Amino acid sequence: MTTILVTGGAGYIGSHTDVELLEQGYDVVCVDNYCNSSPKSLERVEQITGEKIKSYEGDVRDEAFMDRVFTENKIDWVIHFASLKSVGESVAKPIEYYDNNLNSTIELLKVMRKHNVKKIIFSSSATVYGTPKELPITEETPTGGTTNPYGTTKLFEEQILRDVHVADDSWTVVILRYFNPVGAHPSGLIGEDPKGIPANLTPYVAKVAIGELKAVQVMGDDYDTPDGTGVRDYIHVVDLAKGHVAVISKIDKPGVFTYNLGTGHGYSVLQVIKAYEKAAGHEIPYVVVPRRPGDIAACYADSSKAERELGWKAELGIDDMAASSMNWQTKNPNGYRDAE
Ligand SMILES: NC(=O)c1ccc[n+]([C@@H]2O[C@H](COP(=O)([O-])OP(=O)(O)OC[C@H]3O[C@@H](n4cnc5c(N)ncnc54)[C@H](O)[C@@H]3O)[C@@H](O)[C@H]2O)c1
Ligand SMILES: O=c1ccn([C@@H]2O[C@H](COP(=O)(O)OP(=O)(O)O[C@H]3O[C@H](CO)[C@H](O)[C@H](O)[C@H]3O)[C@@H](O)[C@H]2O)c(=O)[nH]1
Repeated sequence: MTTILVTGGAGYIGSHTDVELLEQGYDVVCVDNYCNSSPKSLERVEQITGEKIKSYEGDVRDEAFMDRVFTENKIDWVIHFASLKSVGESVAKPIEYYDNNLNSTIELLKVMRKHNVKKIIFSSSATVYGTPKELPITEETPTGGTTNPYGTTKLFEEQILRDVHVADDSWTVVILRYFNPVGAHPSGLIGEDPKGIPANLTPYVAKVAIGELKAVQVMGDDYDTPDGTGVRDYIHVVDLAKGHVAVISKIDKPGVFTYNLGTGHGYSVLQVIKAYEKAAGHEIPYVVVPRRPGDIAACYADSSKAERELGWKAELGIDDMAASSMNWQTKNPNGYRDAE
């Protein structure tokens, strides 16, 4: 039996990945301090899969706690999702972001080395490319020039991981650069549950669609894009979760492996609103407001390396993303708080 330690496994992408791992017969051990999630998500994962998750409540930066997790379980792979992830918040709280993200990764690597567990998948982000010099973005597109502390934590963490492999080439380091994860599991039992007013586009649109918020704020319609609004590579969270399973089933040798996980298609803000209107069955009001500082015009991936080497390809399109997101939002208007 292969056992996967999932840090941040109660979060949005973590919970969807737990489902895919359990459905493929892996054992899952979850570590989460629930600073941005609810243990309810793990109960829902068990409900979907009919399988059990061994879960620990604690902070990845807590050495004694993590040592206990590794002592009590024979871990084969680690998937490291645990991180703070809000771009805007990171500008206001750089110390908290550098502390949480860098120290959790460093502590995790120390405990892994101590217990001789040397296979890690790291959640990185398209944000490491800064303002991309070319589109679509390949893994060879230069990184750097990040525009906020969150992005910089991801850039630094990638470098730390590469350095660990330089020092000891028996490590398997897999860096996955996610584009824009959206949508929810088709059951409607797990999904994205942001605290307060959503900072990202799709949870905001979903809340306008159910009448909880008044109108989508389209942040800029004067970009150099077909309709003037920002273009992103939205990827269904279930496809993204499957990417992690593909890594574990395909990569069987040490090295550093970096993959973009996206669909290769860019959609504008107005196209996203249209897809949600179709899913909701009614119009969704929006207003155009000024650009958000730090935003880029367009960003989409070339994910052909993941297809070639992992046999992984995103299958679900923008309509599936919108429909599953609306399904989750309608069934859980207050997220996991409805289940508490
Ligand atoms: N959602 C996105 O748009 C996006 C895009 C690119 C990359 N990522 C990365 O993917 C990963 C997962 O993102 P998500 O959207 O699921 O976020 P999330 O906030 O839903 O999940 C992160 C989880 O980690 C936990 N956590 C944070 N710090 C911790 C710590 N020190 N110890 C223990 N648990 C801790 C949180 O409670 C949460 O459950 C993150 O590393 C994020 O930076 C996310
Ligand atoms: O209320 C909103 C929110 C966003 N947007 C626009 O919608 C697009 C997507 O914005 P998001 O905030 O949803 O996503 P970002 O592309 O800004 O960033 C997200 O994806 C990045 C990777 O591409 C990073 O991982 C980052 O952490 C994550 O928040 C952008 O054009 C933005 O200007 C709006 O018009 N209105």
